Amino acid sequence: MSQTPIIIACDFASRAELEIFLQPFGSEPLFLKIGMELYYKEGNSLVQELKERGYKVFLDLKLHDIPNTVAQALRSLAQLDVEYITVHATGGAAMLKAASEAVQGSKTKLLAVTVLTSISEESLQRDLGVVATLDETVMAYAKMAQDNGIDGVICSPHETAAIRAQAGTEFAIVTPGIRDVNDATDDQARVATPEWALEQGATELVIGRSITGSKQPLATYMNIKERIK
Ligand SMILES: O=c1ccn([C@@H]2O[C@H](COP(=O)(O)O)[C@@H](O)[C@H]2O)c(=O)[nH]1
Repeated sequence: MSQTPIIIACDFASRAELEIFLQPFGSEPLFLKIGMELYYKEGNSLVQELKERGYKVFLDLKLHDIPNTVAQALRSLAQLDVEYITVHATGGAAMLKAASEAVQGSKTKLLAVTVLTSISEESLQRDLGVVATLDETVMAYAKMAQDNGIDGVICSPHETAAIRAQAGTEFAIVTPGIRDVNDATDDQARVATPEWALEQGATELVIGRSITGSKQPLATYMNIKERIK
């Protein structure tokens, strides 16, 4: 099994589109992130099939509700036996604790989304009314997540070194917002290269459109994989 830290964000509209993307990769062992778009269309059967075919799966559903609702949803989702599921840290301490208790006994690890990588500090403060800085906010959410039994966080590479120093080596830090220098940033506000994210202490890198939107997805994936190994 490959040890690459790359997780491919499979933001496709359907199973058919995903299959077209996967075809050139052959038997390459991949870690696939299935998000809302594909999960809402294809459901559990797609996740189960991908697992049966040997892919590692990260189910990025970003659960955010009252503690009981999130816990019940996770009791159901944990039966899928995926590697990671996401919850929003802004659900609060009680929700995070209920979530971590709900997956006890399964192999699934929970990641708390801190501040979405599409949000800038200006937007956080102006639009969401947060008084603290973006770094302070992400650090506080990461600590709340860890204190309540969550296995790791989603943050940008820019907050990663500080979280690594605060949370220690066992805490997972998974970073989207990964772009090569010449890539379009699209809707992401806080981006960095794969190399820099890993230098900061990221455990895994979520890479979507830089690979899935590439003219040669396999070549792009292999290029990044070689560069960071
Ligand atoms: O803060 C977050 C949390 C999750 N994501 C997800 O990661 C990928 C990124 O895709 P790109 O195409 O590489 O921008 C996408 O599936 C998001 O839902 C995130 O970007 N930021």
